[in-house]
Amino acid sequence: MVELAGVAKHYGAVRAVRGIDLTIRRGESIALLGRNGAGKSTSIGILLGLLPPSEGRVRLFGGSPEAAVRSGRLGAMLQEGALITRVTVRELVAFVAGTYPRPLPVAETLELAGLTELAGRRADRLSGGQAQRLRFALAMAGGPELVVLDEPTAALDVEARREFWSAMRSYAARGNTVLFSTHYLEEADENADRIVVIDKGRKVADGTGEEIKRVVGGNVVAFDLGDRSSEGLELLPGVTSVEIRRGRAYLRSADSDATVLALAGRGDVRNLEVRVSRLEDAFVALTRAAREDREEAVV
Ligand SMILES: Nc1ncnc2c1ncn2[C@@H]1O[C@H](COP(=O)(O)OP(=O)(O)OP(=O)(O)O)[C@@H](O)[C@H]1O
Repeated sequence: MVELAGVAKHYGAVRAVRGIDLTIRRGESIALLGRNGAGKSTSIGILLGLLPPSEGRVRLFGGSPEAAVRSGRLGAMLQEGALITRVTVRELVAFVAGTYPRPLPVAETLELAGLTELAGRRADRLSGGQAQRLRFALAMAGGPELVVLDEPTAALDVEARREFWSAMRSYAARGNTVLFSTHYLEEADENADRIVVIDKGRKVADGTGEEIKRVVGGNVVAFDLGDRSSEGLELLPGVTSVEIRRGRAYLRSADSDATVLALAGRGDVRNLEVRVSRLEDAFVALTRAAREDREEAVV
């Protein structure tokens, strides 16, 4: 459905995207995860045909992004984009739907976006979360098979985000394909089948949330070090890395039982805590690896 091959984008000396390969199959929900400035919006702009790549090739449905937009097979929701005022939600959705060759029925679009109750409301009298669902409805109005969303939930509160993702999942559940960017790790984990982590314009991981967590591997064993020395911690059984922050030691361990027993032997058990790796741990480790310009860790 989507194929980016060796895509790069340079703005003068700024290398916003440095050679990204990405294939998306029909029915997948994919999160593009990265910190501010990682290159997510630039990659999305290239994918949508809004920005010409400096290098590489983009194919959507086997053709150009422009052809995909014209056919209505591709819908998009970008970060900026004001809503037309003085019209109702239903009128706006109907107007946009009318510009496509094979639109979704308006009532169906409103239902998918959770806007049925608000159909008669003026578009400029919606809350931030409702307005964002309307933008999503406009992206779906043409009956696209693929929807691309650039940070769709930035600036929404928890409840509005939950409602937004529920609308997105109804759309995906019909066998449609979704690509969204976010810097919320939990959102990526909860709403995507596959997560592509981008850092400094490069893809540093590509896999399910579980696979990405596994890259980092093992559990974290943490305890208060106080003024005791951290010497030798890296040599304890199972330990693969040691980090000390504000008097607390964080040991990544491939065998946390063995690590805890060894720590008990040293008397290092103050406020001991063992926790499984979270996506956040993987994300920090992956982007740190990219920052240190180590080899790409592609899952
Ligand atoms: N038009 C431009 N001219 C020069 N540099 C740009 C331009 N657009 C983006 N950049 C730079 O390219 C890099 C990637 O930006 P991009 O907007 O793609 O990141 P992002 O991952 O979407 O970030 P955010 O999460 O903050 O939206 C950044 O360093 C940014 O400053």
